[in-house]
Amino acid sequence: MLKTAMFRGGQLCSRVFAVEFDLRTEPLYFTLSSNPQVLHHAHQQLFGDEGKLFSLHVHCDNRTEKARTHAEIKHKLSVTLSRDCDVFEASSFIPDVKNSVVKGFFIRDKSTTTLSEDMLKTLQQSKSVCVFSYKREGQYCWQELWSPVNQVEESVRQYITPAAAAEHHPSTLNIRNSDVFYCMKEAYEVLQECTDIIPESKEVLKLVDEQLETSRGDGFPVIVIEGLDATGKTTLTEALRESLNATLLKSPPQCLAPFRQRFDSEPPLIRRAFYALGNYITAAHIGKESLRAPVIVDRYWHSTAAYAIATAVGGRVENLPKPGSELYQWPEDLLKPNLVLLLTVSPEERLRRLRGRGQDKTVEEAELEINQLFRLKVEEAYKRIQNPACIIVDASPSPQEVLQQVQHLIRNKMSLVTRQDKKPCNPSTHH
Ligand SMILES: Nc1ncnc2c1ncn2[C@@H]1O[C@H](COP(=O)(O)OP(=O)(O)OP(=O)(O)O)[C@@H](O)[C@H]1O
Ligand SMILES: Nc1ccn([C@@H]2O[C@H](COP(=O)(O)O)[C@@H](O)[C@H]2O)c(=O)n1
Repeated sequence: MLKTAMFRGGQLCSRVFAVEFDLRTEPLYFTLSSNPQVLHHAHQQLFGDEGKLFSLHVHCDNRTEKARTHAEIKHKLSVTLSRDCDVFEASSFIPDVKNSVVKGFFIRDKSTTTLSEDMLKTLQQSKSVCVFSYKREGQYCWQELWSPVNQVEESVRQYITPAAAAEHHPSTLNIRNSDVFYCMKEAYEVLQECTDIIPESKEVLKLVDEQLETSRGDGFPVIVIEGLDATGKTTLTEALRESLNATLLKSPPQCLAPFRQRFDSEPPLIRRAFYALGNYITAAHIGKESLRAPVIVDRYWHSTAAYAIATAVGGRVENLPKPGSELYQWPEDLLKPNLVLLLTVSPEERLRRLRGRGQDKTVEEAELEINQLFRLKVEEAYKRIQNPACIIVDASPSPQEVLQQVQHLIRNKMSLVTRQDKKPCNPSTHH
């Protein structure tokens, strides 16, 4: 079978290619046609006169292998290619068709070296990588299957044809069960598929199996505190534990701490499945603990989904799945909290707090600092999650004032008595 079979057989023409040329603007979209098409001004910038142009796409049936191959190539491209080489995220997709995205990269090599060709030659030997090259001819540009020795399997010339943006940004098409999981089984299966390559997966699955007995009856209230890093979650959750005589839990739970670094270094599919399973373990703890006292949870599903969506979606906030999208719906089988509070502070105040804390920043935190777009997308995704939606809390005042504000909210929303009232009461008896 031809390596490019997935692009052929009538599918190639219906596919749209998207190149994330400039993250602040829309991707450049194009389709392919057998007739020459004059390029638009924007497309001329990408397919302009300078440099050698290639794209490569990763396609294989095994999703964990595909995700890891994509991540490995991304790493190789970033460490190997010269400075005169631009690498853009690129994808091919069928407009508005879920799970149709094939991820890859677009390379514009203005260097005089053969580094990119050497690397592509090696990559092309893998059956899951497909490389195209692009050639210019006056105002036209065409794509063909690339071969280092000009022995292409099928040298069909397809002209670049500018295309309009689809209704749904391509990066939203594959989110379900690749970045965000909506039932435990889906996340569980991802880790099951990785047990050979990531032995820690077995230990994580064992922990999940051991925890899953609990269901939640008419217990005490469960209050989740969410927010970007350094918005004051730890400070507030500790204070709430004290004042409400509550149990404090976190997601991911402590029992997953030894595995976190390992899964953080994996591509999104595997990393997000790990955090999804963490929520189910925390849910089991909530089920037990909420029979005894109110439960405060530091991060839960809102964090898992908001960070995953914001990372998966390229470019601007407008590219996020639209409000009301099914992608913001709470998983059908995950214990729901009674109240979710989202702490927000201005970007300046957040940076002040991050610096004041003087800790090492994780890669994602560092990214947040430099990447205003990403921060905006995480916050917006938090706000779009439904059932339960979060209540926004201005966390810029002093810790004491934020605590009072939140206690007030909890009292109003939950009829929950605080420690000053001596003992916590079960809100279910007040309903
Ligand atoms: N209301 C507040 N006013 C001023 N400083 C605050 C306030 N709340 C927390 N801080 C300070 O901001 C820093 C970050 O707070 P905290 O660790 O509670 O945030 P966080 O949301 O838990 O962060 P992370 O998610 O990264 O763990 C700490 O140095 C803390 O003392
Ligand atoms: N329920 C959760 C909690 C966290 N994450 C991911 O972890 C990162 C933030 O965690 P901190 O310990 O630094 O607060 C963030 O990148 C999330 O991707 C998650 O997915 N689900």
